[in-house]
Amino acid sequence: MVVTRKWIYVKPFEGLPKDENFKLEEEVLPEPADNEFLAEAEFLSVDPYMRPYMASYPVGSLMIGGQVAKITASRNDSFPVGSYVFGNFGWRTHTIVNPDKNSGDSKPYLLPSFGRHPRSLGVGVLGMPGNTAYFGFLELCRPKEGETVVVSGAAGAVGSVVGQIAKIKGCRVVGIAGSDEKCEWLRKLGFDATINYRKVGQDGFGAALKEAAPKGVDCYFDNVGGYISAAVLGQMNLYGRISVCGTISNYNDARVQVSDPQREFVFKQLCQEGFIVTRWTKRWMEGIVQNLRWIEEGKLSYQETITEGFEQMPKAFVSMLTGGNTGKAVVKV
Ligand SMILES: NC(=O)C1=CN([C@@H]2O[C@H](COP(=O)(O)OP(=O)(O)OC[C@H]3O[C@@H](n4cnc5c(N)ncnc54)[C@H](OP(=O)(O)O)[C@@H]3O)[C@@H](O)[C@H]2O)C=CC1
Ligand SMILES: CCCCC/C=C/C=O
Repeated sequence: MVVTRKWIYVKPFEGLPKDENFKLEEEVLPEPADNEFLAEAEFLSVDPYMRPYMASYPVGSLMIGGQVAKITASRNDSFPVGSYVFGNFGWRTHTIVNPDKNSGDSKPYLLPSFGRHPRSLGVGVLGMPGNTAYFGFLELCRPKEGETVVVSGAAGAVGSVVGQIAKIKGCRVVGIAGSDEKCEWLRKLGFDATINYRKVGQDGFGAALKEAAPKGVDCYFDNVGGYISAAVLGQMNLYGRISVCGTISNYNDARVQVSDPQREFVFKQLCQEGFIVTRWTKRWMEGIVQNLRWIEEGKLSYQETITEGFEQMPKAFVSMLTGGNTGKAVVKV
């Protein structure tokens, strides 16, 4: 008999998530039926999107999310016992999966070999966040050698990869992050300049950016929105490109008012586009293979902030939302 533990969303989020929003429950699972397999979670992801996305789920729903899991029983030849999968199974330790019943974007897939690198990268640089960086930056910013690229949320799972890809493409890269330690790590990764936005504050941000990007900004990869993005928009160059990936500065708060940016779009002929990474589902493995190749070539580094224990999922989630992670926030069961 297999008993799964699972985190249920029991109260709508208001502001930063709190203990009262979550409840840990247990459920006895049946044996896998024909075509099904049993997946035992090894690493679970905590990601910013879970905060806004849960607003469209009713209370009583399982918390959503991806995981790397081991197949421990199977009646599906394509998913043999002993292999590892990535799946959007939610915050649960064990899952009975029928891969054919998961639709399009959410289909589980066998984890490719990462060589000497840990399987946890399957929820990080070699999974959804890495692909967000790879496709969201290259396809929408279309960087050219010598251009200045600014990345907000730069020391996180997505931003740290975007900045390194920008360096691979020969750009000057400015990273914006929330602590001196994070900024130091970014400079070790090769970022040319960094801004600790918490230290310079909203009033000092424009001047700090001018110093870090004296030739203006050609590409902006936006993970945060709010006043940081308003200030970057004001320093864009002619024909600049802006890839809007996320707006974490307002996931827990009411939306902030920023001044009307439209003028910049007209007179600098800017191009801004938002995206959801699943747009590139058909090219998913291309992103993973290329990021792994860059890791193997020593051009792409990663860091993970690993929290031990499935019971710590809510804590790890809140910690990530408030800047407790450097690189990818992961929970190890
Ligand atoms: N469009 C898409 O398909 C996808 C979008 N995303 C988005 O990308 C962004 C980054 O995600 P991910 O890399 O997984 O997360 P991160 O690993 O970057 O973790 C979140 C980070 O956000 C920063 N942060 C929190 N509050 C603020 C704030 N008020 N202002 C600025 N920064 C803040 C914190 O770093 P710090 O210490 O620097 O403040 C924190 O560590 C998010 O907006 C997310 O929603 C992610 C995946 C897919
Ligand atoms: C299946 C996960 C998709 C995540 C998209 C994220 C959007 C914003 O954070």
